[in-house]
Amino acid sequence: MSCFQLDNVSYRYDKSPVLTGIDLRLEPGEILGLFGHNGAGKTTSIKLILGLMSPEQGTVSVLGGQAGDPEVTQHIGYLPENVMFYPQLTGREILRHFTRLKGADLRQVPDLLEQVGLSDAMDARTKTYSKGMRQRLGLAQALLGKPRLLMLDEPTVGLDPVATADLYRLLRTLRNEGTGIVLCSHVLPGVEPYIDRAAILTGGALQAAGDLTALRRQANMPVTLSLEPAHDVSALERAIDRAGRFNGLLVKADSGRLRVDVQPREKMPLLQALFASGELADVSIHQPSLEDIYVHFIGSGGLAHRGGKS
Ligand SMILES: Nc1ncnc2c1ncn2[C@@H]1O[C@H](COP(=O)(O)OP(=O)(O)OP(=O)(O)O)[C@@H](O)[C@H]1O
Repeated sequence: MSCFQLDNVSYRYDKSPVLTGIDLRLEPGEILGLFGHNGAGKTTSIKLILGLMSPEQGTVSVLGGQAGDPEVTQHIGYLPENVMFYPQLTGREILRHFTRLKGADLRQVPDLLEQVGLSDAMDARTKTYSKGMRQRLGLAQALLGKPRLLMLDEPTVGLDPVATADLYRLLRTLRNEGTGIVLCSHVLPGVEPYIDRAAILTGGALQAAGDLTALRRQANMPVTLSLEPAHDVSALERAIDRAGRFNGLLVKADSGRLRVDVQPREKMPLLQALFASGELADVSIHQPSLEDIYVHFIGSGGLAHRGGKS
């Protein structure tokens, strides 16, 4: 059973559409990165999955049931983008309060606070918490009752790099235990090793979705080869020229090596020609990163939309 499935979903708050024809699903034991610029529609997608709103068109099914059904909602954990807590209450008191609201077992509270690194601060009032500590308390709240679907909206905002890495490791553990996780973010650095699939939203439409290999194939972006000459750079450059059909390649000399951008389909033929020439001593291959792929799909039009709908 999928954690959620959106089929041809569209939504509008007022006149202009915010989401158009979205098809997206999440399976148990999978981490999906939902990426898009400010105002792309990430939070709106989450709200539809939570059943806080109904789609104008299409269907949203969640954990085999209907979005918004209390039977379904009790198995969802949600960390909103901006977490706010009663400032006079301690972390422990707040988490106990949410535990009662969710009808979950109060005995899990100290463990959860420890899991998010708040065991030393659990009896301090949250008005003394840093932004990162409030974010961790929000995460503990989202983890109450061991949700089968966990949705996190910008979870790394306010976290330092160590806390961010801790969060990603915790998510990986939960994923390995079968939780389906959605990570909404416009912060891409560092996230690539921790997600199984990425979905890229822009202008309310899904531009691309898949694992990194599928996204790379879909983007068909150049691969950068860093070539170490067997003899000297100019001999290697001539060998590239002799390979003839690769004329027009972008070749740059860089610290005694040559950097060459090639289309993915040209990579192996060029390398074979260079190995045969005897002029190539070593090669390293740089695939486009998640950030490169994101920028490719978002494009300059997407960047112009940063900051939301105008
Ligand atoms: N309650 C609302 N009423 C009207 N328009 C809204 C409402 N909430 C969001 N919008 C608009 O819908 C679009 C999508 O917003 P959404 O919050 O889903 O984007 P997002 O991708 O989560 O952005 P961010 O990264 O800035 O949080 C934006 O243009 C936003 O201005």
